[in-house]
Amino acid sequence: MKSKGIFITATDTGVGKTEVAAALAAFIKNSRKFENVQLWKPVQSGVTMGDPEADSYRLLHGSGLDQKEEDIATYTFYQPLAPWIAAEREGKKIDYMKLVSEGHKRRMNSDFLIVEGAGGLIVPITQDKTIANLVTELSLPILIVGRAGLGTVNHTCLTISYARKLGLEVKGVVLNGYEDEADPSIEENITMIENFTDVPVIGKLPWLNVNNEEGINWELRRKKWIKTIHEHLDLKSIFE
Ligand SMILES: Nc1ncnc2c1ncn2[C@@H]1O[C@H](COP(=O)(O)OP(=O)(O)OP(=O)(O)O)[C@@H](O)[C@H]1O
Ligand SMILES: C[C@H](N)[C@@H](CCCCCC(=O)O)NC(=O)O
Ligand SMILES: [Mg+2]
Repeated sequence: MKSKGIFITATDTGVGKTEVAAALAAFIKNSRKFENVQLWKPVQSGVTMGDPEADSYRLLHGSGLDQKEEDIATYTFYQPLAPWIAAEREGKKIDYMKLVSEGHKRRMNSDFLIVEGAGGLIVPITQDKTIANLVTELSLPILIVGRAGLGTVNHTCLTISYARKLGLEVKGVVLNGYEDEADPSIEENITMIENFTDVPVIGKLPWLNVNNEEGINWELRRKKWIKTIHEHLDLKSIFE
């Protein structure tokens, strides 16, 4: 039987998918809701494997899951470009169908699979396939990470509109990274997004001061994220 799971996409690159994916995995592991939680980043670019900046590294340590970093990311390309072009520039091609069958296999071999895209939905994996196409093939519902502040209404509504055009199931939106608890614009953004899309904003996440100069204390970081997820996100719909 296929596992439950979620595909984490965003309104842009650098919005917080890796933070949210790792934190969600840590939260689920901690809650023991599902026995075998797994993370997958089909393609990462702009990094090398083992680089502390790499999504594969941050997903591994941010979640505390019992996976190998090499198992978390299938393709890794050095140039900070969309996967299709990052691969081309290394003289390589991404085997899209390999990703599709790997995704199905990963769903069979886990109880809850969290997949992180690269950038947003219309980011090319090959000349004719995008992240959105991969989501469709895997039949996973999506969670959209958007920025918390000004500009997010347009980006989030456009992403939802495209997802719906493709028939994707949109479970919710997370608005990430607000700095001022009292900033009224965040609540107004939630009202506007829900009004125009009928997709629930399942929560907003503060900017956490979790990186320091002496290096990251991953255990402490995970604890902080688990508490933050518990306090700020309503995850019911994600687990249904
Ligand atoms: N709520 C937060 N608190 C503190 N730091 C955050 C938060 N959200 C994101 N960041 C930081 O912002 C940067 C960008 O976030 P992240 O790497 O998660 O984005 P992304 O959507 O995964 O990008 P990509 O498209 O490259 O995968 C990272 O340095 C991350 O640690
Ligand atoms: C290099 C980035 N960090 C990201 C790829 C982002 C591509 C964005 C393309 C675009 O929308 O213009 N790679 C990744 O998530 O692994
Ligand atoms: Mg990322």
